[in-house]
Amino acid sequence: MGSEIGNSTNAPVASPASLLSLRGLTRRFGGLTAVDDIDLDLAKGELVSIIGPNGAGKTTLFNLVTGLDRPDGGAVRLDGEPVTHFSPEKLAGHGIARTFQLGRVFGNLSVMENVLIGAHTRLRAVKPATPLIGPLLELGLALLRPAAVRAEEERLREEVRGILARFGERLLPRIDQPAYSLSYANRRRVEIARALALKPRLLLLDEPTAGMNPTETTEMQGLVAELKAEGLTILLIEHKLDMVMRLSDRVVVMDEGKKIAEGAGEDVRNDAKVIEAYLGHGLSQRAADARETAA
Ligand SMILES: Nc1ncnc2c1ncn2[C@@H]1O[C@H](COP(=O)(O)OP(=O)(O)OP(=O)(O)O)[C@@H](O)[C@H]1O
Repeated sequence: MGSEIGNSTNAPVASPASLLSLRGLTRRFGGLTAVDDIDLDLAKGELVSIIGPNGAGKTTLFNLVTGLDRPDGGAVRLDGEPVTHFSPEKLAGHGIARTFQLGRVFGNLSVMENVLIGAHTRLRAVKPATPLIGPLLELGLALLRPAAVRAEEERLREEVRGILARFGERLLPRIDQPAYSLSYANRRRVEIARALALKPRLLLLDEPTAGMNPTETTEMQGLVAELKAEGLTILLIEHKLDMVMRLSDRVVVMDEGKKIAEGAGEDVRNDAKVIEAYLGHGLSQRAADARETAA
């Protein structure tokens, strides 16, 4: 377990105010423990960043929280409810949304369609109240109630336009263009828009500014700051430490699967173990920046 910097509480059980609570989360790949006994609490409205050298286990941790991978040990709770082995779809239904390090959009779908996918978990008119009845009834309802479905879809399209407006003129003018025709940065924005369309309670952002230039990075930082100001709870993986320092309520440092430090940004930045972990992996901030610029 990592040291707590400027924070003496490290409770063994989930605090009642936690939206997300991880206890002893562990994932092994053969002889490698990619995530090693991680405890983490995220209070509602908090923005916590996870930093650490390449291969530290950050993305694997995200995969465990979002159901893309199954832990070998430990527990995940969302708002006090155990959700450890839930599927990604079920977790999305519970309000967990994420973006991916390398960006994942459907190239042949338009910007609008890509973002609508995020809203799908919230469709009411075509969704039966009991999940047991499943997709067949969903289809039946869609056929029987086209007016309600159309009305709901139009409402969602309006919502999507509102979400896209958050990105200024980056996406709105391209709303009907296929995602494959977009720039890399715009594809990443579409992915974030899709995550927002889910109206998440918890948003996990995996290197949202990877491959972005300084102007684009500043814009993305502004958007994340806005989301935080609106009360969204955010878990952020980011290599750009300046951004991490500006945005985070708390920073967690991972190295070789373990949490090696946790606390306020500046304290963590100056922590001897953290400096050693970065230098030990040959990854100074300058090297990280160079990597991002080159991406
Ligand atoms: N599916 C897998 N099978 C085997 N090993 C894996 C798998 N996924 C991740 N790993 C290994 O687990 C370790 C942690 O990887 P992970 O991608 O979580 O690190 P990271 O901190 O996100 O790194 P980066 O900053 O480079 O994205 C690495 O050594 C990686 O090679």
